[in-house]
Amino acid sequence: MNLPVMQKVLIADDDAINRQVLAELLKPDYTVLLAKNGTQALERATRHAPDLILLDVMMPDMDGYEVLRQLRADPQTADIAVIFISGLDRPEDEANGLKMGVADYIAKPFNATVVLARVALHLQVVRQRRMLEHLAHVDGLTELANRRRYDDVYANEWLRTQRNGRPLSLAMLDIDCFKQYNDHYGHPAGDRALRAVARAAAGHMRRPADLAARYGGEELVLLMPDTDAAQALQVVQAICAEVAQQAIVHAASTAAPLLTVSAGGATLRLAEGESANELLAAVDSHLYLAKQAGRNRIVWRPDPAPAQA
Ligand SMILES: Nc1nc2c(ncn2[C@@H]2O[C@H](COP(=O)(O)OP(=O)(O)OP(=O)(O)O)[C@@H](O)[C@H]2O)c(=O)[nH]1
Repeated sequence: MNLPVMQKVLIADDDAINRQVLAELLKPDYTVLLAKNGTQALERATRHAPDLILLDVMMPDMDGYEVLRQLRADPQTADIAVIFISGLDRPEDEANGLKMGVADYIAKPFNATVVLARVALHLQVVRQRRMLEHLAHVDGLTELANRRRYDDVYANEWLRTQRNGRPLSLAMLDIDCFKQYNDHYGHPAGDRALRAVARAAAGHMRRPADLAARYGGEELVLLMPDTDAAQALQVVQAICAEVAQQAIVHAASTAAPLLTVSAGGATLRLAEGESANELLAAVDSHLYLAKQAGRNRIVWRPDPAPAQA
């Protein structure tokens, strides 16, 4: 998993001296962002997705409570860890902050060593949470997204397509005669072959919104938002070509002497009101047709216009 080397901390405080002291303290270990009021804090939080916000409670235009409320109300910033820094040091102020879901509460005047230790502790928690989230979304064998992750992303992308009217393409890839491969070469070799196919698929998911996931068993699903039929077919052809290039010998296959894949694909019929389930069913039936027709091929709908040279 690629975690950024330096975690990002946003310091939101209307007092320039406080901002400077905290920034100097944190700069050696973290990427530091600064905001001098609540509005800037919200803007920087949305734009830079910091790992932690040190948030002054008492600010003139918008106090820390309101900033926190708005952070939590926006899905993009809702999960950012926040530490309140406040001149209010009554226990009920601290309790209020903690009840609102801040990770910690530091009273002013603060002690530099304690601030550093608390920041380090909470950033460690953030790292661990990210790691767990990552593990919950990834298939252990292929390191592709798992089925759960795919289901979530597909539902969101389908909704997005309804809103923006952009094309959405979906494909399913299935290794040919994989049972025979396992029987002939053994399960560990089967696992290696599956990983090789997954690598080929992942390598061709080049746009940020593209997603290759393990759908189940030896079946992979490729989600390509904002991609029309001709472009998506090209991607799947490139993946199949790469699998062929890897030249994994499959002596027990009825399709070819090498390991091959079959694929079914479709591009959403948005104008006809096709549902997410209907698109998936179409893709599945095209995969079935590809298998029926002899395997080692792609069946796509609609038949895309020949790609531009
Ligand atoms: N090694 C390995 N095999 C798996 C894994 N997941 C599923 N399989 C095997 O994949 C095989 C799928 O068999 P079938 O559904 O009959 O498909 P197939 O033999 O590929 O036949 P066609 O798809 O019709 O070409 C089964 O033998 C499963 O045990 C896995 O993670 N590792």
